[in-house]
Amino acid sequence: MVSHDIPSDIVIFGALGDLAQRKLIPSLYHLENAGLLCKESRIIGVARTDMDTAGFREQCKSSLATFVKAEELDPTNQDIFLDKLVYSQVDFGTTEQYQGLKSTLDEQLERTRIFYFATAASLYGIICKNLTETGCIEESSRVVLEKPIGHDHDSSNQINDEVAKYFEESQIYRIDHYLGKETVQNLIALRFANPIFGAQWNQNQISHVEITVAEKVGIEGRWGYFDKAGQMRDMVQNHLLQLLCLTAMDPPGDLTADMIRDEKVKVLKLMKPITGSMHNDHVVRGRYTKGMIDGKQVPGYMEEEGANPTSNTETFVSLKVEIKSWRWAGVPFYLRTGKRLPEKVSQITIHFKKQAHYIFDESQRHLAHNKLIIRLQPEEGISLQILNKDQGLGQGMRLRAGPLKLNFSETFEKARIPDAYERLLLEVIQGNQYLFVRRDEIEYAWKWCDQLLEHWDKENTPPLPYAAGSWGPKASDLMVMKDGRSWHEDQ
Ligand SMILES: NC(=O)C1=CN([C@@H]2O[C@H](COP(=O)(O)OP(=O)(O)OC[C@H]3O[C@@H](n4cnc5c(N)ncnc54)[C@H](OP(=O)(O)O)[C@@H]3O)[C@@H](O)[C@H]2O)C=CC1
Ligand SMILES: O=C1O[C@H](COP(=O)(O)O)[C@@H](O)[C@H](O)[C@H]1O
Repeated sequence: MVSHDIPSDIVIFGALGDLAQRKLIPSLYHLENAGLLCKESRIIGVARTDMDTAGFREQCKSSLATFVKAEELDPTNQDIFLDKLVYSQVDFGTTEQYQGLKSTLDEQLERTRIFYFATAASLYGIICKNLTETGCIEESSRVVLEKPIGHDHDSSNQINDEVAKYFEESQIYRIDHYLGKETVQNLIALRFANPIFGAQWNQNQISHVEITVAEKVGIEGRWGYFDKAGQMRDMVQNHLLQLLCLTAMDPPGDLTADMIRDEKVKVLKLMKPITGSMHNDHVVRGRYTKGMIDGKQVPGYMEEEGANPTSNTETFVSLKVEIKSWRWAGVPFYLRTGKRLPEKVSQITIHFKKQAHYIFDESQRHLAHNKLIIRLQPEEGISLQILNKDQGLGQGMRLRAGPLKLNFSETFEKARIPDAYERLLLEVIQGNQYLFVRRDEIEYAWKWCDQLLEHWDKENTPPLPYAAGSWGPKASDLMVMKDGRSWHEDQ
């Protein structure tokens, strides 16, 4: 069944919060605008603020005006969408307050109930309990959990245990919004639909892999959240490890959720822990100091509003990850992510091995390897760096590296690239779990990160400084230089 035939009640817990207003409501509008929401579906906003449905519709209308491009805001579809919105005031911790929500849900019985928890993970357990006690959950219901689920393996287990008392794993959709990005999914198509790449995807042909997720923004007034998390928990434990898994996994038997997730789990299990002396050359932890972004002076992390002078939190991590498998023996995965870097860019670069039998001018030997660059954002696309003969007379056989390029927006002109949340919401409505994270993935990811986090806690040393607007501490460059490599420069 396609999504516009599936009537659902999408209940957003935390409907007045930043995530709901900035991402979820606009994404649901885009689904409506694309004809992908069923006529009968409703979006039920739940929060503790005293408000009625008319007020909620006003609030959402104003968020659409802010977060949807004017040319994408169709007045007719916007009205149809706003008519689907209903508000229910509930204090999540108070069972009796769920009665209103229950009555709203019971007005329409023949539909899938989707409970989206866009609120703190510490509330997930109590919301599930109250939904159950008031009879809101049905066998066909689904629950969507936002990240972060816990701050380490044990706390994440606790939250997952709470939710598991009320929902089966097949009903649980754990969000990692990177899995909803167009190019991330294209990685699956690229690897498994093109034999030309599939056959090369191993230690025989690949020398190393680089995953960079760089942000220009700082912590955007989120000191309270970010200082407890740091870049390792905020970005590595989830987004970067997911990208690593999709890049490194073996071909799944088919495209079903569990086949894909089984392969991702295998990668997580095979990641070598970073222990002992490996801490010296496999990991760099940094924190931005003041610097320049887009020609403007920005404060350092410790000068941000609300800063705690004793903080040891990192805003940058780079890692050299080894995977203990035949496919990846001797092929390091270099991961790098940070705030206040010079550009917003997320990309995976596959560095192929150099030509073994080399017949060209020695001075050009450094050019002699192919790179496949998979750009997730901005300007989603794929390019393969190949070597050509430089054009013209009198040059001799000079080589020149140039890209074979596929830019999604230029090649597939008409297609609008949807926001990750649009795709993920659509998949929940359709009941497809393949873009969501299974419980064991989270557990293995946390286990791998915990060993590093515990080491940092024990050491209690401040992260290395880097100026805002630079590519992180010098030690990050040195880490790859020691292996005779450098980070891919054409960011
Ligand atoms: N913001 C973002 O970009 C992202 C957020 N997340 C995660 O999503 C979740 C929500 O984040 P965010 O939207 O930023 O948070 P906000 O603080 O902006 O919003 C929280 C929402 O939860 C509601 N709420 C909180 N406590 C209660 C309660 N006891 N009873 C009823 N309602 C309650 C608030 O209601 P009211 O408004 O009525 O007070 C509000 O609508 C968090 O887990 C966050 O980590 C994940 C990725 C990105
Ligand atoms: O989950 C998070 O992701 C954003 C970056 O997401 P992107 O889609 O803009 O690349 C990050 O800023 C935030 O700190 C983190 O919680």
